[in-house]
Amino acid sequence: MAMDDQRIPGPPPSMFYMPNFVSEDEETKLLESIPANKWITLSKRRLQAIPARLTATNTLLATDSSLPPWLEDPIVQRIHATDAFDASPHGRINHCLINEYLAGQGIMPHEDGGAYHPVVATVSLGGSIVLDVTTKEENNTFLASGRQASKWRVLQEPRSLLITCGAAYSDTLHGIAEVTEDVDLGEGTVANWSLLGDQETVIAVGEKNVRTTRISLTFRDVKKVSNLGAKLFGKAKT
Ligand SMILES: O=C(O)CCC(=O)C(=O)O
Ligand SMILES: [Fe+2]
Repeated sequence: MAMDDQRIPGPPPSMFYMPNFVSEDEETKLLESIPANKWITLSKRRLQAIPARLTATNTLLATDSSLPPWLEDPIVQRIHATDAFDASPHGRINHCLINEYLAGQGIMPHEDGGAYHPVVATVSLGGSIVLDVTTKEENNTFLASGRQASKWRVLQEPRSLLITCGAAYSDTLHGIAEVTEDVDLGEGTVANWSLLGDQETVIAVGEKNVRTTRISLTFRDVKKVSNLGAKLFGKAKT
């Protein structure tokens, strides 16, 4: 699957946006499959990691190199078909972080850092949300409204895929404002406007997005993996 046509104009040229990456049926099944009892609640959102959170040394302890079937098929397989992970250390995704944001919740500007191969694939489910992307120098600039000056705004629609790699991964910060509405959304303000699946709805409601619960699945290749099975039971002698 070629992603060249999905390149977002504006940010460092290594962010790609694809609307309708999963179908509505797939979205429903995915939302139903997220384990209900594994959430870790933070003050501004809740999250869970599959198969596990990284250790203090950024190591993934895993018994299996693949993710659970409900994530492998269709999502992981479909992301692999974009070639985005071809050059990663394991040549595949081995980790999924799930974040849930209620209306008004967000995440502080940050970078994902060195624990991962520098490619992240994000699938959005539920409501739409604006991801603010800034260069590292720009990060501490605030507008008179108190909102973070954002160099690029990426509108993530439900069922969309966003791939961030290259300079966009290494030279920018990303965050989500803690607002109940994303306002002033249009051709001049949304970096991926031309790639959206449904511009009409945004225009129809007054160039804004009223936040509802949004769940993101972020897929990565964790560089350091320790095979828990081999450690516990002894490496098979071959
Ligand atoms: O929810 C998102 O789209 C962003 C999540 C994020 O930045 C992260 O988990 O590192
Ligand atoms: Fe992040």
